[in-house]
Amino acid sequence: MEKLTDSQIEEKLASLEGWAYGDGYIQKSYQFKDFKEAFSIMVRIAFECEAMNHHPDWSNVYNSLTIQLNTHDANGVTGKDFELAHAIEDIVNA
Ligand SMILES: C[C@H](O)[C@H](O)[C@H]1CNC2=NC(N)=NC(=O)C2=N1
Repeated sequence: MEKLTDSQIEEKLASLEGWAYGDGYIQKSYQFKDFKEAFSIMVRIAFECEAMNHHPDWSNVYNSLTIQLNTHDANGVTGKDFELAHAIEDIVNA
């Protein structure tokens, strides 16, 4: 998939609440009630990533989850990262 330009990225970010662009990734941090809630969301996200064959750089500390998305093959952010970001939002907000 084609690497998006900075202005294409900014345009697409308009429909993703709390997501920002930096360091070559689109990224967002989430806070949950506790570790159990964070990790159960991570499991749901992981299944979606497998289904899409697209995977996040992420880190979890207790109840917090930071997710960074880019496309290794394209060496930048692509439409696939936005597709996954929207899927993550749907899971978190379900
Ligand atoms: C071989 C396999 O298709 C690739 O490594 C996939 C898997 N998951 C991926 N995830 C992400 N974020 N970027 C990729 O380029 C990518 N490629």
